[in-house]
Amino acid sequence: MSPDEIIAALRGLDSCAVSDALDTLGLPGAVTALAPMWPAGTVLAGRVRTVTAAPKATAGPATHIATPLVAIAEPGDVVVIDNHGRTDVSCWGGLLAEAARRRGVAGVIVDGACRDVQESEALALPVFARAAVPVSARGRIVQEAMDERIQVDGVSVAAHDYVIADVNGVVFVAAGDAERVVGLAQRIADREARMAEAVRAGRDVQEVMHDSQFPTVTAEQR
Ligand SMILES: O=C([O-])CC(=O)C(=O)O
Ligand SMILES: [Mg+2]
Repeated sequence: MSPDEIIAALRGLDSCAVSDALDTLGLPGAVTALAPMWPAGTVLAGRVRTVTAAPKATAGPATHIATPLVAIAEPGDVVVIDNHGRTDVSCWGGLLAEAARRRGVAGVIVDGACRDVQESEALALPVFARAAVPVSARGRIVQEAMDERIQVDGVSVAAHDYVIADVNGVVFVAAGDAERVVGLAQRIADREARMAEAVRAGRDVQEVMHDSQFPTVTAEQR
């Protein structure tokens, strides 16, 4: 599968099916600390570009966090900012959202806080974070690195990995695992659709969800 095919396939899934596929394969990737900042009602899927944040160490003007990455971002990229879980300062705002939209950025994920949520919503730019706070990044944090490996709520994430995020939360998929994770997630989603159909048809939910029914999808099956 090409990267575009993987992203298209992820858009047809949801974060729960992908989390279940990772569980089945014994792989990390699901994040439990981040939530959508506004109700997009859609599935965000794309290619990860990373920003590593750090406290601003010296006095005087500095390049604003994430602007070097946003300036070179490509359509379909998802900006993922590692501010090490800090929620006392924002690292994403409305001006960044305007610039990101112009570059075709698909969404933003912050291990930390954001602000100007209404401005990202007006631009239909999905933003996932630990919190929204009014406190500016300016003068407080800077971009230490971009497209370096980062940690998001304990999950190791590299540039050009994949991410899927929706109302349930955020799941990362390592680039090298993406094809088998997507294939497995599609089979998991198919099984759930058949289970839902059985419930709709009036079958007892205890029976439908019993471990003996609708055999668990395993990695080996085709
Ligand atoms: O000052 C900041 O933290 C950045 C900001 O609000 C924006 O991008 O609009
Ligand atoms: Mg602002």
